[in-house]
Amino acid sequence: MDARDMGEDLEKILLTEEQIGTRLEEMAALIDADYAGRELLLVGVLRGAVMVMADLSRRMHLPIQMDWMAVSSYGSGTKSSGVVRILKDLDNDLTGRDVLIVEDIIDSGLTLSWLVANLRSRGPASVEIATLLRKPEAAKVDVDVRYVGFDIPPEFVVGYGLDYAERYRHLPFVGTLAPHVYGG
Ligand SMILES: O=P(O)(O)OC[C@H]1O[C@H](OP(=O)(O)OP(=O)(O)O)[C@H](O)[C@@H]1O
Ligand SMILES: Nc1nc2[nH]cnc2c(=O)[nH]1
Ligand SMILES: [Mg+2]
Repeated sequence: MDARDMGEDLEKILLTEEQIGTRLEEMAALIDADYAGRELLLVGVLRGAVMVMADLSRRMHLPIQMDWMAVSSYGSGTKSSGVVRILKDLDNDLTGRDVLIVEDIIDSGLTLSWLVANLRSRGPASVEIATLLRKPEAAKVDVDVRYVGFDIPPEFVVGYGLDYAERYRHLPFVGTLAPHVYGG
């Protein structure tokens, strides 16, 4: 799959597959160092974080376990509704665990601020966040993000797990859509 397969839907590529891979390698090394000697529970936020989880975890050397949570605040549009719903809860008990939430993007920060509070209430030893992308809005919300891949401009992006109406998740890069796609 490359940019040409998107026809005229793609406006530009923001991050190439290679740039993403290089940054995930750096993030994995940081996480390995920070949690040395401990066992980490990675919590992926379905569905956007699937690619990041797969590619970040494969670059880590710590003993890890994986669990998944499905929450949704966006529906099929490009604006957060602000209402977070649990569609699938974790299978693991978090008591005493070191938890690292793995996300594709922090935009308004609403999803993560809600999720961190929810997971912290379950008695874990620690809860931190690793996200591939962060938009400027996120800085306004009180969420402490320990690992950030890239700070990006406030544009709606797709690819590498991120969808628009469920399309484009499988693109190996992150790009922006042409305005005609979403009626802009
Ligand atoms: O910081 P926020 O403004 O809350 O937005 C970030 C969240 O929005 C997207 O998920 P979405 O709810 O669209 O579901 P998906 O992961 O299944 O695509 C994205 O994957 C993040 O989880
Ligand atoms: N696809 C996509 N989903 C998001 N959810 C929050 N921000 C974004 C974004 O820029 N793109
Ligand atoms: Mg998501």
